Amino acid sequence: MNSPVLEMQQASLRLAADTVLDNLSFTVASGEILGIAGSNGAGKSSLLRLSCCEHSPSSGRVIFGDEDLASMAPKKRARRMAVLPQAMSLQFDFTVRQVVALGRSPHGDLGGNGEEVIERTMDTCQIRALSDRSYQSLSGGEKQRTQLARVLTQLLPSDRQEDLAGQLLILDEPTSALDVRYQESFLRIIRNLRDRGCAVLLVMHDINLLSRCADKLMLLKSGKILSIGSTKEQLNNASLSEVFSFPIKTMNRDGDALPFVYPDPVANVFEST
Ligand SMILES: Nc1ncnc2c1ncn2[C@@H]1O[C@H](COP(=O)(O)OP(=O)(O)OP(=O)(O)O)[C@@H](O)[C@H]1O
Repeated sequence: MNSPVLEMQQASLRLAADTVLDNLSFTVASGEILGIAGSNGAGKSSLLRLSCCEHSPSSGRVIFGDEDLASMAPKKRARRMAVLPQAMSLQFDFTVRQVVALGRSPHGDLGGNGEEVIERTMDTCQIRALSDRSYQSLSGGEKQRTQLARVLTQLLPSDRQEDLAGQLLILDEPTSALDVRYQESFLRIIRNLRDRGCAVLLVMHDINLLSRCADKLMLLKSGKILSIGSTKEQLNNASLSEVFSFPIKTMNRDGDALPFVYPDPVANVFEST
């Protein structure tokens, strides 16, 4: 078992009068991708915000490495943890390259070693041809690839060292705007980071895509962990139907290691009008 990178210990989050997350305990370790699935409003984005200190737990603790996340110096945290939120707006008309370069600011090596990291991540995310374009003028998928390059630029060391143990990448719906080719490219990038020791927390609504890269799946319902375990174990009709409050089926297909997940086509989804 690799060492834990992030650990929640009985963490709860109250916002306004609501308990949005209730008594969560789990770890994500170096070299592990933890996928988080759940219905709209289940608390997935809130869990990610708690994991990156955008929210503080109302009770319980969040440990990053061997420190309490809340008391960690922001710059130290930013060198070891990068976050891709579900949506991001920019106030200024930056070029693509300038947006990617924002990821380097915690390292203070712009104009030096950081420049090579920027070039490398623009290639990885296939946005080199867009580098001088205005970010505001990009398509949805182009913006998403640019933001992925920004977080990779923040996370990667400047010396091309392979070992990313102890680093954490937090991704909220990173493929929502990507076509099938770039979805496949995303899976390859994330698996490669995992194989180099990076820990990844990943929220995606497309459970089939999520399952193809997650080592473990957490099923989250109404702010509580319904179950957490190996992806294969979690892909069963009963657990998935419960987490989505909708009949879900799974189907084994020749050559696929994991079952394909789909909504029961005969379920009556329409209420009478
Ligand atoms: N700042 C806030 N104040 C009060 N309630 C909030 C706040 N932020 C989120 N919530 C509520 O917390 C619950 C969980 O929200 P969250 O965004 O974490 O869900 P989610 O699982 O990411 O949903 P989706 O799949 O729709 O993105 C929702 O009911 C939401 O309305």
